[in-house]
Amino acid sequence: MALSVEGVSVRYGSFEAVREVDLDIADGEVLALLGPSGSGKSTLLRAIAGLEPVTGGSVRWDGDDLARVPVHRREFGLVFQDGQLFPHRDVRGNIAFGLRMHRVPKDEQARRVGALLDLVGLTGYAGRRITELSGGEAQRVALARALAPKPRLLLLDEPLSSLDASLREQLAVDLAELLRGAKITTLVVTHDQEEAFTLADRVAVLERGEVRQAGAVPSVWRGPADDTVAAFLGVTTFLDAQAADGVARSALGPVDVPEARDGAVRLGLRPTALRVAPDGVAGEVVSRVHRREHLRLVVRVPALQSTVDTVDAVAPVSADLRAGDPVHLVLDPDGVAIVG
Ligand SMILES: Nc1ncnc2c1ncn2[C@@H]1O[C@H](COP(=O)(O)OP(=O)(O)OP(=O)(O)O)[C@@H](O)[C@H]1O
Repeated sequence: MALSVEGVSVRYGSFEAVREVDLDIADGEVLALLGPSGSGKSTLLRAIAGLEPVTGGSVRWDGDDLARVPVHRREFGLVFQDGQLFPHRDVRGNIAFGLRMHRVPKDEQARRVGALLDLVGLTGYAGRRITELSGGEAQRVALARALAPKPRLLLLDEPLSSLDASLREQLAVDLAELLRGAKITTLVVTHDQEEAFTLADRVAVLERGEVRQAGAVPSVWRGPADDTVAAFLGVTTFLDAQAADGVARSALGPVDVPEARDGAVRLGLRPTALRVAPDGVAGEVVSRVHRREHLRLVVRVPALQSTVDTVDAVAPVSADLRAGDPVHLVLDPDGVAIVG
């Protein structure tokens, strides 16, 4: 393992913000630390960086305990939400900062700055003032600055959350490609599940300072460990079902779940798991809101009355549905998770 976090706790006075966390990151792997606001993500990242003293446990790199290694000697690159660029230096000056500290020769500095600007999609920006950059450009420069000294671990704390939604989505895709392409070992902190799943090979879900679940992206997405993790990952309806031969049967009909073991299972449905169709389980629209890609509906389903009263569902944006309208719903396996 490149990074091993073993039993790490961090206290602020009597409050334990991080509790006995175990985490590993392999060489070249991207791990996303995901969790609601206040769950301890930034505290854990700061503890790994050496910015926050740990009150228990150890942070190791290739087996070596980093307890006595100060922040600037850990060879970790850091990017925060607001980039924290030096406003009085231009783009070149910002990116070359770490290189100057490492006494890299001038011509080599210039070559690295050029290559890093190409890498983050800002070719030709070297002479720009920081004040003349958009938010997205500034974050790209912050990333280039962090990467310049070739850190062995990149630590990103909500790197995209100060950007607007569409830019954030685009930058997340760019960043994912960059990290994979250059095989940069990375820990990224985010509260945004989509961002985490776009960027990471593995995710660890943190709740009240504890890791509730860690695993490969598809397995966590399809198999959240408990209701809390599932709800955090977008599940809005929980339903008991019986599985046999990869098909789960519930009051909403059968759905393919190849990974389910035979017997009783708990299904977690994201809104996209239930789609309006010509046939299917009957219901009545309670409310609707427009989302970017679909209409999001709350539907009362009489067949479920004994268990859950209403479910979330989706319909095409073009569907002219209103409260009171009758609809039929079918299950889409893509939105279904097996909980627990
Ligand atoms: N310096 C501090 N002193 C005391 N309590 C703190 C300090 N920093 C953070 N906390 C508390 O520790 C808990 C975890 O905070 P942290 O910033 O790690 O959460 P987070 O998951 O990163 O949240 P967010 O997504 O909102 O940034 C919170 O309850 C917070 O109020």
